[in-house]
Amino acid sequence: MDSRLNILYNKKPCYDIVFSADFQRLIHELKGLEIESRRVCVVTDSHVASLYGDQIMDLLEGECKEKALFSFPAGEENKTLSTVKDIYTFLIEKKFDRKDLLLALGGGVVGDITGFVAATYLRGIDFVQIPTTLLAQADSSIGGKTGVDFDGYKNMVGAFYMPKLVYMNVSVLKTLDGRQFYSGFAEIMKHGLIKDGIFYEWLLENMYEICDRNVDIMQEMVERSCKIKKLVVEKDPTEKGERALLNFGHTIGHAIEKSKNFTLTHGECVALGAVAAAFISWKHSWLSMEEYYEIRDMFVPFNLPISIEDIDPQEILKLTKSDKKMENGSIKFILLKKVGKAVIDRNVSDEDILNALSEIHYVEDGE
Ligand SMILES: O=C(O)C(=O)C[C@@H](O)[C@H](O)[C@H](O)COP(=O)(O)O
Repeated sequence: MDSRLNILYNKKPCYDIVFSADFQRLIHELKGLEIESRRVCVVTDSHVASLYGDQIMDLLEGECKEKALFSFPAGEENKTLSTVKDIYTFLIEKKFDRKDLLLALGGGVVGDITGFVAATYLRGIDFVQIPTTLLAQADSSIGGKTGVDFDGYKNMVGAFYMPKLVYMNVSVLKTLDGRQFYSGFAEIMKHGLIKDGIFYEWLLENMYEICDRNVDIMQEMVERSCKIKKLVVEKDPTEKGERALLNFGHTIGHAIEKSKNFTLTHGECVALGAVAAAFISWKHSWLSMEEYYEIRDMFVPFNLPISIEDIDPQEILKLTKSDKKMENGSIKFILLKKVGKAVIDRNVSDEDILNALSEIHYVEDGE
């Protein structure tokens, strides 16, 4: 069943999220943005282009002034300024002006890059998010964080820039590659852990239906996840304070992502970072041992790692300190006071981090 949610920005209605089980309503929604008088460029990656590129281009036929599709090679390694430059060149060649529109069709990488191009091309043109992965639907397409990685550092260059619409076809998740599906689950679980213990319990209870990808359950899960994110980003759209809670699992997660040269998915790294942060929360006596183990073990049925081989803890510690979350020389670490309530803690020591890294560092017997 189609439903929608409006996101406020500075307390005013800003954009709608439409939840649907197909792409049929997309053109109707885009008509609300007057596409008949605009050029529309679909920005996507090589993988999503082969799955949905033709379908979206067919839907646009005769509905807008002119249509174009730009596709770049899939993968986090292409979330760079070089891809941004290629998109600018394409838009200039196609004579896109400020009244035109970009559609970001794909996962988090496509959404982040397209949003960044939209924020900067001609000092800002409109864009729409059409997220096609669980991670993008439940998390990254909402809240206006856009950007690229720089020199291997995650999301180092970017802008807060709001889409005009987010259109989610939840049924695309049915055929999403398993690793990508589970990667998104890490962010959903994060939402429960930081803000909503009841949602966390619901995820525990519905674990098997989620793994079976029942469309109704997936829609409910994505909608509930988006509602949690809505509450956080509406209060603090540009991360002056509380929005940093959404970084639970990311401080160590981003460091692992970089140290492993982006060979693990973002969600896999967030799961490892979340286990480490939950471990520190237990050591601070905020979580009980049972709660810590329950959180850790909940990642397992979703094929998410809870330990990792071949890491250099000192390197991860160093990378953790070069993440964007440093402020006046201390790390803004996100910990759990209890399940459903996260806090920003600036007193996490190097020793706390190294202990947490040894908890998630898998070392074979005899090594
Ligand atoms: O929207 C946010 O705010 C988030 O922190 C969501 C995160 O899950 C997401 O990965 C985000 O891109 C990380 O933000 P960053 O500022 O740490 O790069």
